[in-house]
Amino acid sequence: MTATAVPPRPRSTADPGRPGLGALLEDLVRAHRPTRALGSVPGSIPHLAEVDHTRFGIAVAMASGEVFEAGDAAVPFSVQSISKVFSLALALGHDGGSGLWSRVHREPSGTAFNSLVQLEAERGIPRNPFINAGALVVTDHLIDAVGDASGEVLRLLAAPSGRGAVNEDAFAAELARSGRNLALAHLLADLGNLRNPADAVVHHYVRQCSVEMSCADVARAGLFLADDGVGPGGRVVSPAVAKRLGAVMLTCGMYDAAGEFAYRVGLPSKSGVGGGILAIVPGVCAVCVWSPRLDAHGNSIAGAAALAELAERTGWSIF
Ligand SMILES: NC(=O)CC[C@H](N)C(=O)O
Repeated sequence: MTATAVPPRPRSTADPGRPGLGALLEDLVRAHRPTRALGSVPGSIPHLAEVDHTRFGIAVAMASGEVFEAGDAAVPFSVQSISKVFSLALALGHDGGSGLWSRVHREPSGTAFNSLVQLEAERGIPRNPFINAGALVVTDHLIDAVGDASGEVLRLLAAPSGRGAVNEDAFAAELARSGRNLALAHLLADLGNLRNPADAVVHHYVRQCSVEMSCADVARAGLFLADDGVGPGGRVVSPAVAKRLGAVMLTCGMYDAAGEFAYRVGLPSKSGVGGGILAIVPGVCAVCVWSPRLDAHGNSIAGAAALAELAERTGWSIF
């Protein structure tokens, strides 16, 4: 019997190349930079209410090393929940997922990212690592593994660019209004799914959310997710972990709008209430878009629209 070679997994080979991609990003800035303050900004993070609603940046970090940028792609913004991908990558890197996945599920939540009700009903096992309850469990896990969990997340985010820092004022302001995240942490503890003190876990979690970086630097930092676990500075996670991170991003990365976003854009993505979205084109590139005004789910209105057009015009949807 002759062995039949397994055909390679088809990947998107679409790559508009230079100058095509640069011109396309400029088009997206012209088409999607907001002129009116539509939607909202989160009330619990005062710092985010001050950001100019006309901000719009987009950057694409190619696996080949090139980075394309347009609009406000060099302006630092608050990464917020985008940081959850990086803390999950670190936590999985430390135990391969065996211990962590018994403490948090991998299903879309279908409820608000900061819901307490679902956590109570499901006896302290959060639906996924990208809702706040799940991210608190990941942070708790990471504290056990490395101690300075938020410091490690910042190091991973900043590694490719050498840039990125906690905005200390924003951190202090959000920490002072963290009643809901503290409630989630105490409920987790009460239900036996927190090992460290609730306030220490919330401290590290809010600190990693308060990191500020530009679209170009977030795209560089996220490249390992698109390139089998290897980033600009070397291997971050195994190919198997990179694949799983992409799966969780696709199903759970856009809060309870993950289904709609997969339909419109078709890329594993993670958004943050700072208005950023990190999207992955497996084998090709990482994209980061930022515009601060949010829809009712907490996703950037202009960012999601721009990613939909980018996926349409490049053929980069994974489907
Ligand atoms: N979804 C988000 O980006 C939320 C992050 C924010 N720091 C919070 O905990 O509420």
